Amino acid sequence: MISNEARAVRNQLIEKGLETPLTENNLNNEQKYERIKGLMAEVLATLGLDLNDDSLTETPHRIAKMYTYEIFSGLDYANFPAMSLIENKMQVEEMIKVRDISLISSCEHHFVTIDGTAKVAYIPGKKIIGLSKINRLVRFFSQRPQVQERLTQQILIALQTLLETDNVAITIQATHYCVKSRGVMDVNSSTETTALGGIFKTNDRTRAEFLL
Ligand SMILES: Nc1nc2c(ncn2[C@@H]2O[C@H](COP(=O)(O)OP(=O)(O)OP(=O)(O)O)[C@@H](O)[C@H]2O)c(=O)[nH]1
Ligand SMILES: [Zn+2]
Repeated sequence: MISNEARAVRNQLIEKGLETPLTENNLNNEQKYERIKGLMAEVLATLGLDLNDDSLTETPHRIAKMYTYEIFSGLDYANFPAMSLIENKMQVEEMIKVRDISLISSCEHHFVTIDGTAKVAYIPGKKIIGLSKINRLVRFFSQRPQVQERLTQQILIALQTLLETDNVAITIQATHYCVKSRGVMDVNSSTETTALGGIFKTNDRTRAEFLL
């Protein structure tokens, strides 16, 4: 079951060309799990690993479970978090900012970890969102194969849709293990991406207050 909120967010992402590239393969989760398990057993065997070893024998199962139900669970809108949105009866007109939201995702180019934090702010119009729901939303879109730029935009569009205001901003600072543990092997660099909507884009003071 996909909630109305999840459907609205998905439609907006598709409309704006920001949905993760997906193709419908008509496999349910159980079928995905079974296929990945079989394919991962082949990968391990191809690497020359002994699948009869008691430490390795369950690895194809573990990876299939992890991909289907854990680190890529955000591909399935049935897992979109329930949102608690309330009316802005308290007439908040100033910025609400949540800092240091933990963010763990996976790089879609190499399938290794992206490890960082997000900062999210909005200026309420008619609606206020339960604070933990912002963290949950960040987590939902992180649990996909990602590039950091798209992840940042997806969170922006999702919050704009749910809060019914353009006045949302997000910044993500993250370390990419595809840069750290392989390839160029730079252990120190991190990447910062920002997506600004509404007044955060047009008003220098608002932008500066957010980036503080
Ligand atoms: N823009 C962007 N690039 C990313 C992200 N995650 C990984 N990359 C980069 O994607 C690029 C893929 O480059 P390729 O040349 O196709 O792959 P590669 O040969 O493995 O590249 P190296 O990492 O340089 O060894 C690399 O430069 C990665 O650092 C991301 O979130 N955003
Ligand atoms: Zn990568």
